[in-house]
Amino acid sequence: MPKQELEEIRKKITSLDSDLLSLLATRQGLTNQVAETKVKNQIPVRDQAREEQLLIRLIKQGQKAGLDPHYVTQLFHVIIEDSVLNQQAMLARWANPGSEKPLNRVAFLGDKGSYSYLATQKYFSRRPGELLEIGCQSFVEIINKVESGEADFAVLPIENTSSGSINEVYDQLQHTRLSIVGELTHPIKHALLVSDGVEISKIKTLYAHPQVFAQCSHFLAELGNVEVKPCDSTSAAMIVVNELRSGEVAAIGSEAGGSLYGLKAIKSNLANQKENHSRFIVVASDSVKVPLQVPAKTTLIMSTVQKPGALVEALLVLRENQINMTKLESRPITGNPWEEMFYLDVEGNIADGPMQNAMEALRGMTRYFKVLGCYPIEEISPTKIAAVNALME
Ligand SMILES: C=C(O[C@@H]1C=C(C(=O)O)C=C[C@H]1O)C(=O)O
Repeated sequence: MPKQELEEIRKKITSLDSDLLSLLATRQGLTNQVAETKVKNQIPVRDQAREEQLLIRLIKQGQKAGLDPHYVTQLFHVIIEDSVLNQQAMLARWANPGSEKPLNRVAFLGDKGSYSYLATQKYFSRRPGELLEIGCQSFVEIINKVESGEADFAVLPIENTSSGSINEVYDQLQHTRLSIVGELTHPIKHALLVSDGVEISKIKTLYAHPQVFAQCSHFLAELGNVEVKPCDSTSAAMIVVNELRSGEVAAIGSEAGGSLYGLKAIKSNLANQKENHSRFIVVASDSVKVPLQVPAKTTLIMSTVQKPGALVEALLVLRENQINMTKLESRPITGNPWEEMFYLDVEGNIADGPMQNAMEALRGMTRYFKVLGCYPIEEISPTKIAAVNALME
């Protein structure tokens, strides 16, 4: 009987999938042991030469077994990324004894379903302790929650690959005494979310966060005569659409978020740019120590003296110390028209010699200088195997 035959094969697949999970868990245990030896012997967490060897061997072995090299590469990129992030998180915990808490109270923008909510879930899934989510309606409220001690952490979006920097967050950082303790990037996949049975041609009103409208401007132009209504967050938009129960309204947000409110995605990939990611920062009352074996990023803010070339001179300090700058942003200083505060992201650990030298020099030549935080770089760029195509031949 065909149905019975199908059941039999599926039973085997189910059992095999369980074995795969057990093997992955065993691999994770071994990579955690590797982390311990790296701490003892002061070895960097990432070893791309080892990753390259491993990938080449697996691609060849996979080919013999009839598996596509790209499939094998993608699969192991995910496995290695997870292993490196886990090791980094372990090392960070050991470098900051006493920082582990049974409960992490985290403030973020919106409610369940917002992109900040999804980013919060992702960041804390790798950290011990239970998560208490504190949804907020504005960036000021989020920062206040941590400053007042009602929350331990805040998760704030800082930039997006389509719409650029989030100025309001940069402006808040000028005034806070909190430190940046972490970062993460999260894919932003905008979908058109509606109640059951609603058709795209019937939509008259669209709810979303203003940043989302900016990121989906091409789609909005295509859609034509639809009224757009800004909301405080993507989850606020989902809540409105869910409550209105109308055949003429839709929200833009993530499919995963929409499903929490019973909304369906009738169109996906709405952003102008295909690669749409947001970078979030995690802030807390106390700064963290980043172990030297973990790649670190430091965020600095400074205002230069008002003379020609002052910013160039400050940047030359970075070059002299061979420090790579990954971002430079400027924002007006409130109350001082035409004066700018510069935000710099640089690769490096504040405990490192060259960073110490650079910071001392910058302190001496700027009007205002502050370290906003030093934190592990969370983005693990996959080790590329230039020879994948050659291996396929
Ligand atoms: C596990 C290790 O750490 C990292 C993770 C790897 C992996 O998951 O296979 C390989 C190399 C390192 O970048 C290791 O060094 O062996």
